Amino acid sequence: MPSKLLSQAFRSHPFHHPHKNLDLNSIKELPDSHAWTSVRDEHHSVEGCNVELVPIIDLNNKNAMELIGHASKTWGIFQLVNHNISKSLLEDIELAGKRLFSLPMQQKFKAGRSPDGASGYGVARISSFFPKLMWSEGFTVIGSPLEHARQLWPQDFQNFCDIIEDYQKEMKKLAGKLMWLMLGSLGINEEDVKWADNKGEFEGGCAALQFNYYPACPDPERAMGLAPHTDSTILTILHQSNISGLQVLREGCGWVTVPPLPGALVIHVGDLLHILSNGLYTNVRHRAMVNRTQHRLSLAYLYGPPSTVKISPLPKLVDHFHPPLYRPITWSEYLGTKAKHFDKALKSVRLCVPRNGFIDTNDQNSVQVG
Ligand SMILES: C=C1C[C@]23C[C@@]1(O)CC[C@H]2[C@@]12CCC[C@@](C)(C(=O)O1)[C@H]2[C@@H]3C(=O)O
Ligand SMILES: O=C(O)CCC(=O)C(=O)O
Ligand SMILES: [Fe+2]
Repeated sequence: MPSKLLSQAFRSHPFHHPHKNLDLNSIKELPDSHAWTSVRDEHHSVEGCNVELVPIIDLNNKNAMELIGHASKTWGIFQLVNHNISKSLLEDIELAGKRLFSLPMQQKFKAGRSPDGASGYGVARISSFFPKLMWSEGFTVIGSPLEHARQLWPQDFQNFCDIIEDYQKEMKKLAGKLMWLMLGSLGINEEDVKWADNKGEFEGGCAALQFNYYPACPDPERAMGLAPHTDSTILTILHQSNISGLQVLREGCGWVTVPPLPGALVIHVGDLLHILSNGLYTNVRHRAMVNRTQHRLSLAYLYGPPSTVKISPLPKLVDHFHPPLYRPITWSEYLGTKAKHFDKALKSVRLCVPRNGFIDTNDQNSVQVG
């Protein structure tokens, strides 16, 4: 049932798919509808910043908790190795995604996301906030993919469903473990978070699986794969395969590429963990670029709390000097707010401006105070 609630988060903000029949795979010249003017000039990389590397953390390291906490504060993102997700599962799910996107357009649209729905095939929901379209296709799974898989492969849907189920199971375990390491590093334990058990595999826990596909692009300098955004999650586990494209916005540095590291998974801090941590952890702003010769596939596991639980700054992190920065909000409500306000969603739930000051990664005009 909780996944149903998550699927209903967009009811009051339907989204209509633009350019239903445009197949990016067969276009030889970038259409005006997809030509972004300032893709590369916005937030130029700063001299000396190219030495900055997104942290790489070994889950087997005895100091993993501290390292993860530090990376979550300073970057809001890190690459995770020795995560224990098997290579064959990662290969299988990547293949399943490639098989999906290589289907004919009319077949993919049979599993099209409905305007007020959350799952199925379509362009990124955030498309409606930008004047130009993105050079990508997406497929979102919430709960079981059975209904959509049947539409995609009427004779042969079971294999896809089995792989998704295995992947969701493994991701849920890893996400729970990571959440506790992230919270543990702030001194938070099970007694402090009533809705989660010690594995973070809470009853009614929610997640979405997002396949992103970026076809090779005739004019990558002027195209955008996935526009800058933060994820509305506790955390996101991204499998970005072996083609580069992911970039993160680093304060004072501009856009920094997250190079694919064989076998590594990329972990993002999302908006809800930023809220839970009362602003201590950085909800990382990121985007995906495209390239001229290679198709790129990425797969995001978007992990959140049970969709009806109110999320607010954890009491242990709040005191006279650190007042709560955000009002309580459920994941489902937050997704609705994001569908309405996009980059301003976090600001719309903010109670006060922090004394010591942090940068709201979504707020282009934010000024540090204190
Ligand atoms: C749970 C969710 C987060 C997400 C919206 C969704 O309902 C499922 C897709 C997710 C995704 C993936 C690509 C980027 C993003 C901003 C988008 O448009 O769809 C995220 C959404 C989010 O984190 O807000
Ligand atoms: O494709 C990527 O590297 C990024 C995908 C992403 O940001 C997302 O799915 O939320
Ligand atoms: Fe993202």
